[in-house]
Formats: sequence, structure tokens, C-alpha cells
Amino acid sequence: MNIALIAHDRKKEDLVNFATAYRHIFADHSLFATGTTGKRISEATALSITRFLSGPMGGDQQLGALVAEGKLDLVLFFRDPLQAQPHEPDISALIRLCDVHDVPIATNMGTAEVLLAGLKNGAFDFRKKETYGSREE
Ligand SMILES: O=C(CO)COP(=O)(O)O
Repeated sequence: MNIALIAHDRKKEDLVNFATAYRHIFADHSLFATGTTGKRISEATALSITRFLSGPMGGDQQLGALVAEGKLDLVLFFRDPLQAQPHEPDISALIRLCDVHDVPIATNMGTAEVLLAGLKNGAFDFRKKETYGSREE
């Protein structure tokens, strides 16, 4: 599966800890991330991560483009609900595209825990069906 990892600044430590705890699972998948998040996680875990621009510079939009192209199966986005972001429209656009394309997205660690459990037990097999990620309308 192709998994995107994103965290706002005050949530980065949580995501680094999460990625460290589940390193053995993430190691079996292809990982993508916004710039600073990807740097922090790869430094902490030595996982191989394809990094895009930092979020405020367009990284959320780059990951959104992958969602639109059917190239992401799961998005783990630890958002900061207590701090306004200058690139809020980009964030909304990424979440919207996940909804458009039925891509599972966790915006907090609790949901991420559930989705990771699903990743282990085959709940993501639906992503292998041709109907997902190949919409043209
Ligand atoms: O701002 C972000 C997501 O909206 C994350 O970007 P960075 O990983 O570059 O900090």
C-alpha cells in the first residue's frame, strides 16, 4: 500500500512516535510525506520516505494530486486542531480529495490506530479493486 504521513508542527512528535511504534508495519509499505514531517520520521526511524514540499509550500497539494491519481491508499494526517494554518485551503483540499476518491484518512492518532490495525488484518484489500482510484468522471 502507498501511505502518506503528514503532521502539523505541534503534532510531529506524536507522528514520529507513532511511526516508531509501528515501524515494522510501515517498513512493508511505500511511504510518502510532506517535507518536514518526512525528514523527522526518516531521521527517527530510518524508514525510506518519498518527500514532497513542506505543507505551506504546496506539499499537501502534491499529496492531493497523488490521491486524485489513485496513487495513495491511506493518509495519516495528524492535524493541529488548536492552531490556524496559513495553508488551510490546501489542507481542506487534500481531505476533500480523500472523500472524493474514498481514500481512508486519519486526522488524529486514535483513528490512525484503528486504520493501522486494519492494514494488518486485510481491511485494505478493497483498495486493490479496480474501481478504486480509477475514476474518470
Ligand atoms: O503543513 C503540513 C501539513 O498541512 C505539514 O508540512 P511539513 O511536514 O512540511 O511540516
